[in-house]
Amino acid sequence: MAPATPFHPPAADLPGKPFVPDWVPPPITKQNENFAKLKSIDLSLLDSDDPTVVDNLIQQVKVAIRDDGFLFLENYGITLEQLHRQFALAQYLYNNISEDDKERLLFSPETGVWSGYKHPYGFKRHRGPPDGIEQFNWYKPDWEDINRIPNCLHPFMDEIEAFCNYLTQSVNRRLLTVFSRVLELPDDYLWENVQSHGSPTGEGYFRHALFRPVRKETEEASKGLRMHGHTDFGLTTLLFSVPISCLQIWGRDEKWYYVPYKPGALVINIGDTLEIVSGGHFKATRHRVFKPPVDQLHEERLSLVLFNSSVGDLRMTPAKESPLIQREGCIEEQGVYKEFRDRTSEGKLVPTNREWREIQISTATDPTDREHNRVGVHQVLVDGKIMHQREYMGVKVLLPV
Ligand SMILES: O=C(O)CCC(=O)C(=O)O
Ligand SMILES: [Fe+2]
Repeated sequence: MAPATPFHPPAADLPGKPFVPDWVPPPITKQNENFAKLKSIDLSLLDSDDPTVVDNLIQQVKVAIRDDGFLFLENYGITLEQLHRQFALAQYLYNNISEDDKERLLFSPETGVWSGYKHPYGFKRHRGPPDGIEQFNWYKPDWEDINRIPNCLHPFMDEIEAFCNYLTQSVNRRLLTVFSRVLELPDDYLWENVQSHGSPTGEGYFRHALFRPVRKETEEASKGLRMHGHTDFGLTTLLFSVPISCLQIWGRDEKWYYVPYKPGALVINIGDTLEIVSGGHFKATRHRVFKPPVDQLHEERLSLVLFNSSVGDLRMTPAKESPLIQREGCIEEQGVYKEFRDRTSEGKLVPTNREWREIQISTATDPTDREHNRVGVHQVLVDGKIMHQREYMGVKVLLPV
C-alpha cells in the first residue's frame, strides 16, 4: 500500500491561541502484579512492499484478537509530542471550563446520547453520589455548532478536529483494512459497509475524560469500581495508553488484569458490532475501569477516547461473504454474537446499531448504585461467581463484575 501520510496538525502557536501548559505524564506505578501482557502491532508494516511482512502483520492481529481481544497499536502516524499536546488540551479544559458552561452543556444520557459535559456525580443528568469522573463528549452536532463547545476550547478546535479526523480517516480506516483482511474480505469492506461516516467521528464519539481520586464513601459503595465491566457497542474503540493504571481487561483465566502503560501507544478494543460481523471470530473486549494500584490512588487520570460507531440503521449479522466464516463457520459460544444469532434464528429482529448504542447509554448505572448492584437485580450468580446481568431490548448481556 502507499505509505500513510503522518499527522500534520494545525500549529499550536497561531496568533490568538492562549498559552496551554504542557501535560506532564504522572509517574507510573511500581506495582507489577496483575498486569496483562498484550501484543503490540506496528501499523506502519501495512505499508510494506514485502507481502510476507504484511501477511505476518495480519496473522499477528488475528492471534491477538482471538487471544486477548485487546491490542496495542504503534507507529500509527501520530508522534508522542503531538499526542501530549492533545492531553494538554484536555487538561486545559478541566482547569478552565466555566461553571456556566458546565450548566449550559450538561449531558442528557437518558436520551441515549452522551453529547456534552458530564458532571462528576454519576451517569445520569441529575446529580447522584459523586463518582469523580468528568467528561466532555463530542457527538455529531457538537462538531457542527461551536456554541455546543466549552468557550475555553474554542481557540483549539482546529487542533482537536484535525486530531479526530486523522484518527478516524487514517488510523481507524487502516485498522479496519487489517481487520477486513483477517476476515479475508476486500480492504474497505468494514470501512464502506459498517463504519458510520461524516466528519469527524460519524455516529461515534470523541471524549476527554478526567478521573479524580474518590472519597472513601464512594470507594466503599463501588468496591473500587469506577466503570462497570462492559464491552463497547461499536466497531473499534481507540484509547490512548495512560500512565495511571485503571483500565482492566478480563483474561481468559477469568481474572481482571491492568493494561500496562506503553507511551504513545493506542489501546484498541473491539466492540460488539465487530464481534457480530465477524461471526464471533473477533471477541468484543470485556473491560472495566478500576481503582489504580495504591501508589497511584492520589493521582488524577486523564483519558482520551475515540469510539468508532457503526451505521445506526443497520441490524448486524455475520459477513457471509467472508471466506474465513465460510470455511470455519461462526464461533458459536461467543457473547453478544450468540445472543444476536439466537434472536435471528427465532425469526425476531435484532436491535439496530443505533438502538443498541442508545439503550446502553440511556440505562447505564453507577458502580455506587447499591439498589441495582445486587444479586437478583442487576447481578446473578453463575457457578458461584457474581456476574453483572442486563437485558437490552430482549437481548441478555452477561458480564464479569
Ligand atoms: O478511560 C478508559 O480507560 C476506558 C473508558 C471506557 O471503557 C469507556 O468509556 O467505555
Ligand atoms: Fe469501554
